[in-house]
Amino acid sequence: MDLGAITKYSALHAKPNGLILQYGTAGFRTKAEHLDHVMFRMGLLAVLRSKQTKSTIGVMVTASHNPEEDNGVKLVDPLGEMLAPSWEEHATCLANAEEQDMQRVLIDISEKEAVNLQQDAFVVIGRDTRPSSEKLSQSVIDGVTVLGGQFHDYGLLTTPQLHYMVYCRNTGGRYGKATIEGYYQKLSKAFVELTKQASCSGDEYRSLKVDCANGIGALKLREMEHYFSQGLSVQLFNDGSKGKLNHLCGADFVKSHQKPPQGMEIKSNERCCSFDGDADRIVYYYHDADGHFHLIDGDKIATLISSFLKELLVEIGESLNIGVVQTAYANGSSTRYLEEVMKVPVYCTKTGVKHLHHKAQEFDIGVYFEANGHGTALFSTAVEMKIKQSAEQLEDKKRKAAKMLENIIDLFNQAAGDAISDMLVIEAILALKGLTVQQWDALYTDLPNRQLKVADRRVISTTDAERQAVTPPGLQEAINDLVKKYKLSRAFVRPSGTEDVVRVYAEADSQESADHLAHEVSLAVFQLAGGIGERPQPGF
Ligand SMILES: CC(=O)N[C@H]1[C@@H](OP(=O)(O)O)O[C@H](CO)[C@@H](O)[C@@H]1O
Ligand SMILES: [Mg+2]
Repeated sequence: MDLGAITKYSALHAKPNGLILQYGTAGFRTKAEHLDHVMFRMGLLAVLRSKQTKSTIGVMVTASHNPEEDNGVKLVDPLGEMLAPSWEEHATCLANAEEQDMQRVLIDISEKEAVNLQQDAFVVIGRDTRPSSEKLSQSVIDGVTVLGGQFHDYGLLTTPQLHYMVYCRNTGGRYGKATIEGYYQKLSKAFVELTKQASCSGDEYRSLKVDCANGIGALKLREMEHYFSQGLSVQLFNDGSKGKLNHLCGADFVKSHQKPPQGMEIKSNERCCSFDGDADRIVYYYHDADGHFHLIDGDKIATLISSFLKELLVEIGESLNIGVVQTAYANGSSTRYLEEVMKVPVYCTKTGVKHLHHKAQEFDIGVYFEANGHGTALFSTAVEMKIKQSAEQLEDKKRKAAKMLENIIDLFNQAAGDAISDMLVIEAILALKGLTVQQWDALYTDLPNRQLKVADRRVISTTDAERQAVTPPGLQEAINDLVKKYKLSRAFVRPSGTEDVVRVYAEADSQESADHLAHEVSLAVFQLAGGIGERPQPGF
């Protein structure tokens, strides 16, 4: 380690005095102008992690659904997964070290993690379309270079595409080719094969309206659309040509406001979907004949996918264990439907895809989705091999189902939740099952729900996959009493990992009740958590 060079270059990416940041649910996120030093230092850290794991490490520059002025960075571990928790702590230490302590912190991390500094390092970098992203990714490159690491800058990529690249590079190409072409070809081939098997009946030419949140998803979907145009025609909205990133559009806006994005004309019963700013989340929606808006969120996506996979397994005659992983935000109706009607085991983890991903790895087939539309399905290596064999050996009908499953496996991005891949999976399933968006929506009816934000997140701690508040004292009892006042109700609070707020969630038998309950819980938080910030007002 050339400590002299590190000190010299670090001074060119100086940390603003007194700024403390935390590697949160999805890496570092804050105003872009405060992030130059973090980017440089994450370049350094990626090199250390690469040396330690003897693998390629990814660095993604994005702040996903946050406003355009924000930015962020996260590291991607060897199998395309989120960074290991012990390294998240190193990331926080390194990002917050004062200039004079940088050398010591780097040496500390290297010693603690037994990093062989002679080992080669390779880092791949991707970025979203924010105006600040190009310069910030150059700061990552500066950090990588000064520690002697090699790098490949993919430039503009969706977050899941970068996860895919890392996974491909560390599995000797078995997962796919680590190029943007390779990604498009792998997914499109699987999709076209699948849709060929759908029984077409004249008007079956499928089209879909896609709100791209004015983000990277628009660029990449446009590049990709001609690869799969045989099976699906997409019409892009909020493609970044005029609007601001994530402003009044995108998956986060649609899910949290429970209304359609601006800039998209929706005719009744048309199938529409929204990506978020870095294209790792997707939600679907439509207007019914009476003009009512219907949201189809991550829970219903997980239900569609797991029921389809289960049906295929029955046809093939394989009894593999399927599990669905959700968070506390999953609508109560979805959990009930999965457990009681579909008879699929459901597990609840803390918020943040890394928690869901790890739980899903415990099954032969693990389907995980956050209610906001971030998720995918994971297949164990043994399952993949078994299905490949079945697709060659079984007799006709079973072989067809095994072939379908083989293609579906290829169509999922098993490194991370991926809006483009999930969209193609959903479109393929709807086509194969001959389902309309309304029929899909009718699987179960969501319980009305409401999410609110209040201060002060520092005093809130939780347990039981964030469903019970431990501190401040008395808060959980207060929530329990409030919940008892409403039918089919549930409520919980947790500190956000990406914003400086406490998130409040409530559901009940009517929208009015869910709104009241959410407001009352907000007031309880406000009173018991020190009365910081504005007193929550009723009305939304
Ligand atoms: C309620 C909600 O949607 N929370 C989101 C949000 O996390 P918070 O910790 O709630 O701020 O951002 C995360 C990263 O994108 C995402 O994984 C998570 O689901
Ligand atoms: Mg995102």
